[in-house]
Amino acid sequence: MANNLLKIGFIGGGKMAQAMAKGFISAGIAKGETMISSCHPSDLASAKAFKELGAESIFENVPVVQKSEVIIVSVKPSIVPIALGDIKKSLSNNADKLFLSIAMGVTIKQLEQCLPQESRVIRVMPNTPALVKSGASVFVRGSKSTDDDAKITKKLLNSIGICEEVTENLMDPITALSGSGPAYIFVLIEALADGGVKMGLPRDLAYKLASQTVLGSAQMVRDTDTHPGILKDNVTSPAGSTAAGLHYLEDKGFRSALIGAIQAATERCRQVSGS
Ligand SMILES: NC(=O)C1=CN([C@@H]2O[C@H](COP(=O)(O)OP(=O)(O)OC[C@H]3O[C@@H](n4cnc5c(N)ncnc54)[C@H](O)[C@@H]3O)[C@@H](O)[C@H]2O)C=CC1
Ligand SMILES: O=C(O)[C@@H]1CCC=N1
Repeated sequence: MANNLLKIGFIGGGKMAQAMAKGFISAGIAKGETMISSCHPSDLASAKAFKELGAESIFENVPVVQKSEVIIVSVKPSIVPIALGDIKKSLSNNADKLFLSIAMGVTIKQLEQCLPQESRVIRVMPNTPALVKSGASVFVRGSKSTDDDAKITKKLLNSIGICEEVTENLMDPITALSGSGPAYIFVLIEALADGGVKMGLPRDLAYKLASQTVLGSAQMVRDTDTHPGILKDNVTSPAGSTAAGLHYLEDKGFRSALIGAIQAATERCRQVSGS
């Protein structure tokens, strides 16, 4: 083990865990050999993915906790009580461990109930662009977590993108916006490219232009401190092509569809958390 690096364990080695693990490696905050993951015995693909990173990959949860300082709970929400139940049964004292849960809709209270008393828990919502160190993450402190735990969490999450501390009542709309958001944007990129192809562009060029346009526009909103409406106006010439395109989008309810998506996804998170 590279002993100056935190030992990070993943309970659940699926898509989000792999994105974070790869992001940590590329940020230099972890190495393959400083990480370990568990997954379901049927999930050979996840096991292989972690092994390819140089990490240990096993089918039991308890050794992941025993061998790690920070444990990232990255199973589906319905599996959280089962996976943490394994730990509660076998390990009565976890006081030296920090648990970060990324599970959608699983509250701090539910997490703390699933783990031995005194467990230090932080609830996190990351997103898959963590893979390329452009993630957007938030976190909420649990009742036993310390200032140092918050510092460690910030360090980990800032290494793979941006990170904000928030209050738990914001977690569901955040999950809907930034947690699920990459999926909406991938659909947007796919659809922009499909439109380009329909109008005669080669497929490769259409994807290249669509993805760079989304990336550049996002960077302008983030870096110029200019309202997106003004940036939109700057693209839109009187009687020009953009005005024609925007009219079509408004007519089809583009804004309303996005607002509705955030509402629907928030409501789904609330259903899962039972609130
Ligand atoms: N995929 C995403 O973009 C995001 C996912 N999340 C959250 O991350 C969590 C995982 O999501 P994904 O990675 O997408 O799912 P996934 O299905 O890719 O991964 C789930 C992993 O859990 C493992 N697993 C199943 N049963 C297990 C058990 N009993 N013990 C240990 N491991 C077990 C599976 O083998 C798999 O490796 C979910 O709670 C989700 O809400 C949060 C933010 C974004
Ligand atoms: O779809 C889901 O349930 C998870 C939560 C955020 C992104 N994926």
